[in-house]
Formats: sequence, C-alpha cells, structure tokens
Amino acid sequence: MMLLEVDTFSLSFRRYEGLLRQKRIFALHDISFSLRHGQILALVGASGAGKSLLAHALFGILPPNASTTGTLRFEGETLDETTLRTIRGRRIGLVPQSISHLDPLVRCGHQLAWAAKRAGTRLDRAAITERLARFALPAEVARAFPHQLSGGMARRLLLAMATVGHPALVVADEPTSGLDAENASMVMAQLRGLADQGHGVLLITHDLTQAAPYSDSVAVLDGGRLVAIEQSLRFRGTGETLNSAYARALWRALPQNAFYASDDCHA
Ligand SMILES: Nc1ncnc2c1ncn2[C@@H]1O[C@H](COP(=O)(O)OP(=O)(O)OP(=O)(O)O)[C@@H](O)[C@H]1O
Ligand code: NI
Repeated sequence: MMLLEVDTFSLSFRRYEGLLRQKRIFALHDISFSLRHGQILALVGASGAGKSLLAHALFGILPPNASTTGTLRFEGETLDETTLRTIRGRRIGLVPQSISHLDPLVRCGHQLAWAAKRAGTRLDRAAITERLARFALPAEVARAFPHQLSGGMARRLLLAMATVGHPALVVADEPTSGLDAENASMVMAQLRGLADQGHGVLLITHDLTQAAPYSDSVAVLDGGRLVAIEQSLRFRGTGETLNSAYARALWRALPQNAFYASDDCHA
C-alpha cells in the first residue's frame, strides 16, 4: 500500500480587497505525487515555493485563511481532522523548519519525554538515554536546556522527538538548515537510516545537491507547481538521463556543474 498520496492538491489564501471583495491567491497548484514505505522523496524548491505549506497541510496545521482542494491520503486513508487527531505525532512525525520549536525553558530530556507521551509511549531515564544515543547525542543532553546545544545537536534532538513514536512517515522541513557540512551529512544519514528501516521520509529542502545522494526521488516545486519528478540517481554527470528539461536546467545551473553549461556555446 502507498504510504502517502498527494492527489491533485491545491491551496489558496483568501485576501480581502476592501470590505466585501475577496481574492484568492494560489500557493499550491494541482500537486500530485506519492511516497512508499522505505523511501525518501525530496521536495526541492526555492524559498516561497510552497514546501512548508505542503508539510503543514499534511499535519492539518495551516493558517486559518488557507483553503484547499484535492486529497491527501496516508496509508489509503484521507487525512481529515478526525484521522489526523489519531495519527499526528504517532503515525506521522514532523521535524519543524525552525529549532525555535524547542521550548527554551524546558530541559531537552523532558521535551523528548513529552514527544513520547504525545505519541502514546512512556520513556524512562534509560530509554531517553538510549533514544538520544541513537541520534549521536550524549546522555548529558537530557539535563541540558536547548540553548546549550549546538545547531547540529538541536536538529538531531528535533529528529529524535519527531521519530520517538516510530511514525511510518517522517516529514523533515529543512532539517539541515544552518548546519555545517559534517552535521548536515550526519542528519541526512539519520534520515537515510530511518528510510532503510522502512519509514517513509518526505525531505523538504532547497538544496538539490545535498538531497539527491540520500533520496530515492526528487520532486521539484516552483511557484507552487510541481515541475518535475525524477529518480535521484539521474542527477549526475551532465544530467542527460533526466526526463524533464526543467530538472536538467536546474541541475546544470548548479555552481559545481557550471562546466557543463559551456556545452551550449559549441552549438
Ligand atoms: N498565512 C499566509 N497568508 C498568505 N500567504 C502565505 C501565508 N503563509 C504562507 N504564505 C505564502 O505562501 C508561499 C509559500 O510559503 P512556504 O512557507 O510554503 O514556502 P517555502 O517553500 O517553505 O519557503 P522557505 O524555503 O523559505 O521555507 C509564500 O509566498 C508565502 O508568502
Ligand atoms: Ni519553508
């Protein structure tokens, strides 16, 4: 069974012009894709493309002036308020885009225990240590406040929190933003590990170069439209095996691939 299906999904915002006139502004247009267990799908796009909105739609946490059409399905079930109430934080976990989602006044171990409670499980001290260790976090992190963690450690804590209930689907919104290369690779490897254990991962990122080696497929979002879906392994060399011209152009425009762009000059 398909883990996640996004089926002709559109999202618009109401904006009032004067007192009575309403205008709709579309932020996502007719998006369709699906994700299987054990796979990482990278949703790649520039800032403002609509990536976070799609993530928030999956969790039913959209702003009140947003309205949607189309269907989101999780393991065959439509994601409506009723379904979401039982699966949010349990069967689907969100790694939020900002580490400001950690409560600055609560010790990290407590926050992990809360996440576990929301997911319907209890963690004793030993289980907390074990969970932290799995994300390369030392036991002392349990007693620390969020501001005492490095950016990389905070990201890994958010990842530990999002996955504490063993959700089938993990949605990670820019999980490597603000991290140096070493910490970013560590987070990406953690996500790959989750997928290899059978979780599905929707990886939201603006960084195609970083996402491609770790993901199974890449969906490109541009201005709220899905402009390409490609197998990740096609993003290599000159990109000549890529199906869509858009993906090829995107790949060849990357600084490290600039060499290939000069091909055009020989025509
Ligand atoms: N409540 C809102 N009302 C109106 N427009 C909104 C609202 N929330 C978001 N938008 C608009 O929707 C678009 C998509 O926003 P979104 O946060 O999904 O982008 P993103 O791809 O996640 O970008 P980033 O990489 O910067 O996180 C943006 O143009 C944003 O201004
Ligand atoms: Ni975003």
